[in-house]
Formats: sequence, C-alpha cells, structure tokens
Amino acid sequence: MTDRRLLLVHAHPDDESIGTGATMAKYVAEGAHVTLVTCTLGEEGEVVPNDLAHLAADQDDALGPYRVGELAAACQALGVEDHRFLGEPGRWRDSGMMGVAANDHPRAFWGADLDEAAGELVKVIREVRPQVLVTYDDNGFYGHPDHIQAHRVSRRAFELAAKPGFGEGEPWQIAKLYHTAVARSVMRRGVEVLREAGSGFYVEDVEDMPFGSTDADITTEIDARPWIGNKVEAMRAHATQITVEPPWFALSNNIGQEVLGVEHYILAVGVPGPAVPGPPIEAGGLGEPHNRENDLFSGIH
Ligand SMILES: CC(=O)N[C@H]1[C@@H](O[C@@H]2[C@H](O)[C@H](O)[C@@H](O)[C@H](O)[C@H]2O)O[C@H](CO)[C@@H](O)[C@@H]1O
Ligand SMILES: [Zn+2]
Repeated sequence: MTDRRLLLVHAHPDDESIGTGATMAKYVAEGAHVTLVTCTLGEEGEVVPNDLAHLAADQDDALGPYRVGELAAACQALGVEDHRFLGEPGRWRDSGMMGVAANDHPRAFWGADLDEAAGELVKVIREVRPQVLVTYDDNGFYGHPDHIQAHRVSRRAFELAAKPGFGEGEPWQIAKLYHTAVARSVMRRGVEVLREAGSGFYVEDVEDMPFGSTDADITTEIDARPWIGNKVEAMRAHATQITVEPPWFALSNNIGQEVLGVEHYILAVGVPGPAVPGPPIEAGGLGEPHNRENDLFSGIH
C-alpha cells in the first residue's frame, strides 16, 4: 500500500512525542501521510524550567500559547507537517489532573460534549481518509481526564465518520484502530538499569506507575529505533514538560523513564497483520513468543 495515511489523536502537546514519536518519524520517513490532532493546548501543565514558571495557569496563564510553539518544533523534529488542534486552537482547554478545579473550567476538554468534539474529528477523518487511527485506551493510558476524553472522542468519531447520512462529506471507514501501550516487562528492565545508573531521576516501582500492559496484551511492535534521535529531539522541544537525558527522560515529577525506540500498541479494532519475530529484548522488544505484527498498516489491502 503506497498511499498510507496515519491519524494520531493526542490530548496535550508532548503526548505525541512521548508515546508515539519514533513511530511517527518512521512512517513519515517511509512516505506515509501522518496527521496529528491535539485536543488541547496544555494550558494547565506544570512548568519545569524555573525561568518559565510565570507561564503557569495560576500566574500569567500563558502556557498554552507557549506549548503551541513547543509542539510546532516537536512536529518539525518528527517530520510531521500535518498538525491540527481539535476544532481550532483553544476550542477545548486542558482539564488538569483528575479531580482538580480546572476539570470544571467552561472550556475544559473533560466537560466537552462528546458528539460536538467527535464531529470536529469526523471532519478531519473524512478529509484525510486514514487507514489507521492511534489513540489511548479507555483509561486514557494513565487516567488523565483529557486522555480518557481523547479516547472517547476518537472512538465516537471512528463510528460517526463511517456512518452514511452523518454530517458533511463522504463516509470513511478506518480499517484499524490502535491504543498506545507500554509493556510492564519493558518498564521493569528500564527501572532496573535506571536504579543501577544512579541518575538524578527518581526511581519508581513499576507496580506504582499508573500505566502498563502485560506482554500478552501487546499486539504490535513498531521497531523505530533508527528514528529514536528524532524522538529525543521532539521530546526536548517540550522543555516546559520534559527533561531528557538519554536514555532517560522525566516529566515534572522527575520520575525517570526510558526513551523507547520500540513502541508498542494494542489493536482495538481491525484485523491484525501477519505475526513476525519482534526486536530483541535488549532493544526494548518483548520476549517469546514473537507472535505480533510489526506494521500498523499490515493486513490492510
Ligand atoms: C504526559 C502528560 O499527559 N502530561 C500532562 C499532565 O502533566 C502532568 C501533571 O502536570 C502532573 O501534575 C505532574 O505531576 C506530572 O509530572 C505531569 O506530567 O497533566 C498536565 C495538566 O493536565 C498536562 O498539561 C500535561 O501535558
Ligand atoms: Zn497528556
């Protein structure tokens, strides 16, 4: 398939690089059309660099526009030229972590009308006509309200885009829908090395982290190690959110995580492609059995 089109829906500026950056750079390099939709501007984020602390929501409330620039730089590092904010920039606002007052902001994405937000994503789907859609699982990967809402909006748009008679434009059926994932076995290996490395990052037990999948849940291994440099550059562009000291990175909580060149996914809708041997464990791959697809577009004809 030559006209491969991949759509990714992420909640905040930084998620695209952290979770799928190497995959995005790989598919751009291989000639696919990669479209990124970001649902908020990340207005409620913490700010890592002290000299930028004034941008925070409880000070100048200028973090959103600043992160728009960070995201543009990250997209350039990944080679992604087609980026949109859901609806338009600022249509929906970063809701903050679960339970905070920002969840109730009148524009909080967490409170968005599901069909209104999904309708905006349908417009992108029917324009781009992607064969593959990537977003989070129903827990939003780690439970953040904007991530959960990104999942819900994506799943609703997946259905509505294919529905004859709904909205403008020709119906479009996306062939495969994936959820992002990180295997706990990979996380455990990273924590062991980080603990031994004695870096300045905190080390958290895998069981205490709010995300992680079993090896058996992972359906797809994308070996994008040749593009890990693009991923590091893109993560570095999000300097208000991420500290990167390869092979490690940390968010504002300073909990060390590994920058992964092999990115894992769970096929939620669609027919998997052929199972092939995956990358070696030392590269971030899973152990035996190697019964996983290695291409988001495999099995699509
Ligand atoms: C990766 C991601 O989704 N980041 C979100 C998240 O940021 C976290 C949040 O500020 C939390 O309070 C910190 O402890 C943690 O270190 C941060 O990663 O939530 C932000 C607010 O909604 C969001 O802007 C950021 O992109
Ligand atoms: Zn996020």
